[in-house]
Formats: sequence, C-alpha cells, structure tokens
Amino acid sequence: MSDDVVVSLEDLHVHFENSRLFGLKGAETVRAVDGVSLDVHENEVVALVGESGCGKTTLGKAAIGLHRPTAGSVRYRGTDVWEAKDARGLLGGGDLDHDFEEIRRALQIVHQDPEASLDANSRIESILAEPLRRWEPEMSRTDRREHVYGFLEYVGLDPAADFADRYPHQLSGGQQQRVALVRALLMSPDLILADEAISALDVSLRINMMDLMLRLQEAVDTAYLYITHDISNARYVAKKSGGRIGIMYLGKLVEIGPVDRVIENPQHPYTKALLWATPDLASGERASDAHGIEDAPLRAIDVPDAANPPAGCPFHDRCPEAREACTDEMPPSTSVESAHRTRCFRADDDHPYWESAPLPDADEGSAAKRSAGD
Ligand SMILES: Nc1ncnc2c1ncn2[C@@H]1O[C@H](COP(=O)(O)OP(=O)(O)OP(=O)(O)O)[C@@H](O)[C@H]1O
Repeated sequence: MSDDVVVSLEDLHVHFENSRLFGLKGAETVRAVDGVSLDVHENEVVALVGESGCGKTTLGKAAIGLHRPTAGSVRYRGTDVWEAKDARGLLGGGDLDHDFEEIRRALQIVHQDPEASLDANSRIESILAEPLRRWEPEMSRTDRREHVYGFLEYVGLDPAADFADRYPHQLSGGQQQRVALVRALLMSPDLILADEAISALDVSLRINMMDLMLRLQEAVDTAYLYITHDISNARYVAKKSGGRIGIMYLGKLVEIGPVDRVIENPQHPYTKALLWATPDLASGERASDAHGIEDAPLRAIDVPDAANPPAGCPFHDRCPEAREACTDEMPPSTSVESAHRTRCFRADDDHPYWESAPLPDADEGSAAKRSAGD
C-alpha cells in the first residue's frame, strides 16, 4: 500500500433532517455517517460492508465530494474538498493546492444501476467522448475515438466500432456497467467509488466484473472505495487486490483492516455475525464453521431505527457480548494489530468493560468464559 493518501476522512459526520409524518410531527435526525475516520491510499482497494441503511453510500458519496459533511472533513491529497468547492470562482482559487475541478475529475463514481447513469439518447461513443472533450480539449477527434475504442476493446466490448455505435438500451446490464466503468476511467481518476457496482448483474457475471475492475485498477493506477452489502464480494475484491475491508454499522466504521486479518481474526461481534451469516464465495461453506459458532451470534435480529439508535455502542442491543459499559459511550478506535482496528471495548484488555455486568439477556456463557480466562 502506498504511503500517499488520496482521500482522508476525519471524524466525518453526515446527518439528514427528515420530516416525520409529512411534517406534522417535526423532524428527526438520521445520523447516516457518525464519526468516521478513514484514509484511502493511492492504488488501494477499500471494501466497505454493512447492512442496508448503515450509511455506506452516504459515506462513499461524502468521500468523493457529493455530500457535504455535517461535521468533520474530507480531504483530497491534503486539500479540504468543500473549501475547494466554496472557493470556486475566487481569485487564485483560495490558494489551495488542488482546485475543485481537479478534485471532481480525480474522484469518480460507478453506480449500481448503469442504465440510469448513461444518457439514453446518446450513442456509447458520444457518452464516452464527452468527458474527454471536457477534460482533454486539446485531443483531436481521431485520438479521442482511438482512446474510446481502445478502452472498449480492453473491457471486452469488441468490435469497438459496433458497440460505440449503439445506444445504452442496446447493451446488456453487464455491458452497460463496463461502459460506465470506462467512462469513469477515462478521467484518469485517483479514486473510484464503486457503489454496489455488481449487485444488479446476474450472479454468473459478478466475478468477471470484479476481476475486470481489478485489472483496470492496476492498468490505470486508481484506488477503489468498493461498497457492498455482501461480505463475500468485499472479501473477494480486497483479497485479490491486497486491500482492506471496513465494516459499517449504523453510521460507524466498527472494524477495518487487511482482509485476511478481518476475515480470519474478526474482532467486532458485528463482524463475527456478518461472517456467520455469509456463505463462502468460493466453497459455499459457512464462515461460521471456521469460527465454530453454532447459533446466530446476535441477541436481536432487527436493525434499530437509524433515527433513534441505541445510546453508547449502537450494536449493544444486538450484541451477544454486550455489558453495561457498552450502553454508556461509543468505544474508541483501538488497534488490534498494526492496520487492524476495531471500535469495541473487548479489544482493550484493561477496559472497565471487563468488570461491568453483562446485559440481562446477553450471552452469559461467553461472558463467563472470558471472566474465567481473566
Ligand atoms: N438524502 C437523504 N435524506 C434523508 N435520509 C437519507 C438520505 N440518504 C440516506 N438517508 C438515510 O441515511 C441512512 C443511510 O443511508 P445509506 O443509503 O447511506 O445506507 P446504505 O448502507 O448505503 O444502504 P443501502 O445499501 O440500502 O443503499 C438511511 O437511514 C437512509 O434512509
């Protein structure tokens, strides 16, 4: 992993004010992202996983400058993205190292639904030439076409001239997604937010698409923030690229680290629950077998309301290891081993957590086991 950080999130919060009952009962605040710090390095793949509504998309969009933080910061190579945006048009661009146009070009997105993201009324060649016209105005028409055709062939849309001449609806979902990927790559981005980029594709095409994304990543030197609700996919892309996996729960990044460490030595009880629930992508085995977990390691199945999360650690009401201490405050980010970090008191052997009482219906067996170990 390069030491150069492309995007840095520091104590990032993105909150939404939603009106309740059509405005009749005031507003509620959804803490979609609630205090996340994360650095994404050059050429790195960071796969973010979590249940629906945990804030993955909001975090990803904030990381590429599409959501303004409620608090905290998003920096591109050291420049505050929103300072750069607000400085647009100012004389000297606010004296920032990177202006907003440069940042916008450097941070790209590939959406879940490629058809919706491609202009239905334009041919593929025109869709792909447009960013080049904008960002490489010096490029001749012939060079632009050569560039576009080269990329189309590289992603398997061959003969390129044939695909270039089609409209998006004349392509399959997998072909559309490859066009969307090419469009992002033509900007020579530093980071691509791939938001559930394969989940709309047939299962049989998903591995091909993940492999293609990784091949392109190496070819054009970009980093990926890869968002998925499926830990098997996250593991696949992170493992193949030597990247990291981050686990989100109700707006918090509860665990992050190199893929093997997170998968083979999960620290957060929520990560263990996700692994338990997920059949292995390659072998079809449940990870639970590897961890020897017999029953679902959860006290409650339902995810709490994002507008009204439990106090303290938001996972405590589902966590089989929860104790009184977990109801008071959110655990800090604690290092388990070099780059592997978790936000759980259990990572700190000296934390008062170990002396506090297990919650009434928590898994007393595992709590007692730990006490005996002490
Ligand atoms: N523009 C918005 N206005 C109000 N609330 C929003 C907005 N966008 C997201 N939310 C809320 O913020 C929370 C996080 O949503 P987000 O889409 O980031 O989660 P996610 O993990 O990406 O979920 P999914 O996998 O279902 O897309 C959810 O409770 C969602 O309803």
